[in-house]
Amino acid sequence: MFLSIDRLSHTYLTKTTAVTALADVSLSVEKGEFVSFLGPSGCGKTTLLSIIAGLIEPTEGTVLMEGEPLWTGGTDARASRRAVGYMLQQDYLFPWKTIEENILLGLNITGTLTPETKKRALALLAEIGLGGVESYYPSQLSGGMRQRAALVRTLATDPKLLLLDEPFSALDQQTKLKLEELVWTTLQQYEKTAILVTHDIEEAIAMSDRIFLLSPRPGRLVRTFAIPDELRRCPPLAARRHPAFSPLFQSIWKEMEDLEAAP
Ligand SMILES: Nc1ncnc2c1ncn2[C@@H]1O[C@H](COP(=O)(O)OP(=O)(O)OP(=O)(O)O)[C@@H](O)[C@H]1O
Repeated sequence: MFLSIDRLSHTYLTKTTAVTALADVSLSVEKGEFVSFLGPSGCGKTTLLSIIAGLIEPTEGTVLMEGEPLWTGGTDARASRRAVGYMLQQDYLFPWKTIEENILLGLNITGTLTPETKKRALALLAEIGLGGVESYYPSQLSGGMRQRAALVRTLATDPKLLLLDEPFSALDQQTKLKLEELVWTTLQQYEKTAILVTHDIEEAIAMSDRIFLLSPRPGRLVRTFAIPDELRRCPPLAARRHPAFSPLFQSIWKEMEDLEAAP
């Protein structure tokens, strides 16, 4: 098992309040799988991702990555931070750096910039249709192009796990669909394990092998949906047109409505 999460809970403590963001979440992700955390705003999706990324130490529970505990009694989780690549809603490209400098940033920071890794990153940039923009600055690119550059920066360090925190939500519909297709195809090609955080049911179905549905705060795992093989094998655009898509959408929609209506 690539990632095992067991009885994870997290409470944020401030001077005056205690906010329980996650309660008793257990799940696992296999190597090469693409899973989504789906749930309404505030259900703890980002908290869960931040724990997996080694950025927040959970109040309770364990997370094992390839059998190694991420958090053990106060030790930090540097190993996980090295193994994980993040792609967020905002591209966080540095505006004063060129696209080439931006995509090589992770390699520079981790001390893994070599002629080979640089060549690989530039080849990936060309592969996703951005060959020729190496010397441009982010402000000279469209939002979709910037997110594609962010994807290359994320993949350049060859992370074991990709954490995608609503990376498509700030884009217009057409750009979003194209980028979903590109991310899905690229991750398949490189056989990457990925976790997507989203509140978009269609996106979760189109991209994932499995969907973990979380309840409103505190986030609990209420249901796991395994995407049927015939949908799972389709790239996102084809999956959206598949006859099995709509019935699955309806049943997840219903489940989310029931959750939100629950007292
Ligand atoms: N640093 C913090 N201190 C206190 N409470 C926090 C902190 N970060 C998050 N929370 C609270 O924990 C809960 C879960 O937040 P989280 O950002 O993980 O949810 P989410 O599902 O990702 O939400 P969204 O979809 O809106 O981004 C929310 O009620 C939020 O207000």
